[in-house]
Amino acid sequence: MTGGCYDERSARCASGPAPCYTLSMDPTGQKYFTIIDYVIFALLLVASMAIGLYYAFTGGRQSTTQEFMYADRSMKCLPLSLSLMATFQSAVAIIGTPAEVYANGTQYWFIGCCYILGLLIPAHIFIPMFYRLHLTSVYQYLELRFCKAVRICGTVTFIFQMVVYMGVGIYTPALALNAVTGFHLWGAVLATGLVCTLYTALGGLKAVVWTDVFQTVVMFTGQLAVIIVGVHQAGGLSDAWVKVRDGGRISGIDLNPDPTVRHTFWTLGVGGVFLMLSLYGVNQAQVQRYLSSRTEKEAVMSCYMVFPCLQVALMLSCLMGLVMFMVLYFVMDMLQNFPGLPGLFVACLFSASLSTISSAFNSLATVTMVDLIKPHYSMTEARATLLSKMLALSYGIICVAMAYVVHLMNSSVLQAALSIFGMVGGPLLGLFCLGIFFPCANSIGAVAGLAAGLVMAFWVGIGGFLSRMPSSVQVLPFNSTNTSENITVPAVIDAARPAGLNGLYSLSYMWYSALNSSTVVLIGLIISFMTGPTKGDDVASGTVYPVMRTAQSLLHKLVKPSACCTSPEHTVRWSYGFTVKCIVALGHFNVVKLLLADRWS
Ligand SMILES: CC(C)(CO)[C@@H](O)C(=O)NCCC(=O)O
Ligand code: NA
Repeated sequence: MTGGCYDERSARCASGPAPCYTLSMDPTGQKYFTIIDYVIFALLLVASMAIGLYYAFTGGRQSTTQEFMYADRSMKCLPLSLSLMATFQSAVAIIGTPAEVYANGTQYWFIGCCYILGLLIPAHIFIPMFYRLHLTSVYQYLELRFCKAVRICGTVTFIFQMVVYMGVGIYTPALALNAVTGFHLWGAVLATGLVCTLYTALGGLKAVVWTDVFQTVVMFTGQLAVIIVGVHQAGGLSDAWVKVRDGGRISGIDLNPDPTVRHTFWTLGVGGVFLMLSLYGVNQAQVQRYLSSRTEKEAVMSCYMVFPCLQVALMLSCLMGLVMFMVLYFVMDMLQNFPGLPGLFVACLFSASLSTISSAFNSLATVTMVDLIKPHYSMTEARATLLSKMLALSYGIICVAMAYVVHLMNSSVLQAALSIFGMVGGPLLGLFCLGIFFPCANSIGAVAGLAAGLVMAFWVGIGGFLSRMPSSVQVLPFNSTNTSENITVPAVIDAARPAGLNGLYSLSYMWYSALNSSTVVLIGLIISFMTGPTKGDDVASGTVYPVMRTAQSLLHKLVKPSACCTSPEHTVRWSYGFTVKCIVALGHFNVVKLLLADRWS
């Protein structure tokens, strides 16, 4: 079922506006899973649980909130960077990215370009500011800069975002397991929800980070195994290359400035920066990791090291899209002659998702405690820690409930997850940017701006969703527990040039974060000026970023290069400079690679 389908696929793609087409399959499942596969899968759950128990009974035994939420602020940069990457890399990306690349070619790979600014800006603006303010949660910043009400609005928005996202994260691998083994869907959701809740509630952030490290290894191993076997089945590297090239899967850089085209260099590389900022700059799950590191420098370094990790993750999922036909079933068909490999791949999917929902549980428990409960009720440390653990458990239950809501929805999981980030994370990013870059913004402006951003997000997001309804695009058969359903593969979305409101509705979902965060800043500033802008001296120190001063000193440094010296500051600056150069070089590599691919095809 390989070669012929490639041709069919590309023929359909080339024919332009086409609704999705279906392929009938016989995924009775059971044939894929042997006893070894079940053992591998069970080992993943047992090992994750064991790591949780280890941190429950060592160190401070999770008896303080400092340890439970911030790992005693003792983390080193390597585990942190793997954990930072794992947080927003779930089974959604593992299945969704290859499906996207398979269906629409490697254009999506250009999202790798947005990782450069998307990580440099957090590393040099957000992390130093948050770290020096000794925050207990990132939303405490909003109270320092504005007032308590803004903090609560921010917290509630974050809770909403993560709860919806968790549902997608837990549902995806369970449905995959159900599809390939016939394993009960809700049994899988409950089992993973339970294991994850337990190790998160017992082991705190240390367990979450170290399980993330372990799960990342399983995730990469599973993907690599699939790619190696896939290339082998295709007859080796050069045959595989010819197949994907002739199948039209290799896309050159698309510089079309039209913001309604789903994936171009601009939507992915520039729109994606705002997505990255909302995730890696101001999302509590990530800021919690920066704050848990031993030193500020180590926090910055961990952010830098996310860059190569994310590039590897992106490369693996894109390569997987190139070597496979219909992600899930193809993988299983391909691997069934290798006992243990289907199990490893399913373990890979669950690893990806466990590392995501554990981060969600822990960050949700943290903000509920630190931002919503602690400021209003005084309690002993022991009580606060117990309550935090109970909160982690409660979010576990909510997560399973959300999985059911996702079960009722019916859309591409990757696009759904990235849209949630843009629609809810975008306004949050705008709120933080308003506070950090605009000293004149006041609290009324902040609340009004956030509200306007959310209204804009849901207006455009839901409008876009509804206007695309007729040619509904679906990436995986994720609408039913019935595994003998037909499988739909996404077709290129294309329509006549939309006008008026429809133009707004057809905005690429990759721009959601940029649009919604800009709306917050714009409306926030207008309302601030109408209600009396904050005066420079009234802003709490350390809560605004001195844009002008930094630009001036940067310019100064460029004009007058410093004489060679070997002070510690110099060494630090030099190593930062070197890392920046490496990152930029890797970014260029990303572009060059695909430019060349264009030339060859
Ligand atoms: C969010 C990025 C772009 C970067 O972390 C990527 O990991 C991704 O596409 N995530 C999709 C959502 C998910 O995997 O749950
Ligand atoms: Na993950």
